[in-house]
Amino acid sequence: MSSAPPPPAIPVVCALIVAASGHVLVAQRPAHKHLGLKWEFPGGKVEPGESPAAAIAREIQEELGATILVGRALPTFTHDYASHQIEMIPFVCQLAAGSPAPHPREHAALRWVTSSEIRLLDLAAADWPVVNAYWPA
Ligand SMILES: Nc1nc2c([nH]c(=O)n2[C@@H]2O[C@H](COP(=O)(O)OP(=O)(O)OP(=O)(O)O)[C@@H](O)[C@H]2O)c(=O)[nH]1
Repeated sequence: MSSAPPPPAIPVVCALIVAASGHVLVAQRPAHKHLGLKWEFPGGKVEPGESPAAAIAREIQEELGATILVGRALPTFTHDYASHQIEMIPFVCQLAAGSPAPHPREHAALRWVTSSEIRLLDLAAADWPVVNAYWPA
């Protein structure tokens, strides 16, 4: 008997929103969600038929009430959590309008960080390759 193939990886977009100072915005997941209280880059799942660039602009508008300019893409990769696999699709972005404010259901807190500060945070496991791609060690 052969086992069923694993479900495909879930495409997830995330934004490294870079300020003029070079600080990057990170957000803390709420306690009740998968990876509760871990820090991550804001973003979320790509909806069917949506391009990754459109998905990240939508997610940031929904989660933070801000409009972004979507810039270059960083390398994509898959990450295996025990319960599911995600395809991470990171973009380097800038704020176009609005001041990011956390949506209470989406994030517990926001923080602007440097490359050394982000390495001290309890990040979601899938975010480390993103950190290392943007700020090579
Ligand atoms: N947004 C985001 N999700 C991440 C990151 N790193 C990471 O492992 N994930 C995982 O990717 C998946 C995306 O989930 P999400 O909860 O942010 O997405 P969403 O808002 O569209 O979904 P939902 O409406 O089902 O809650 C989760 O399994 C989450 O834990 C990251 O940096 N940003």
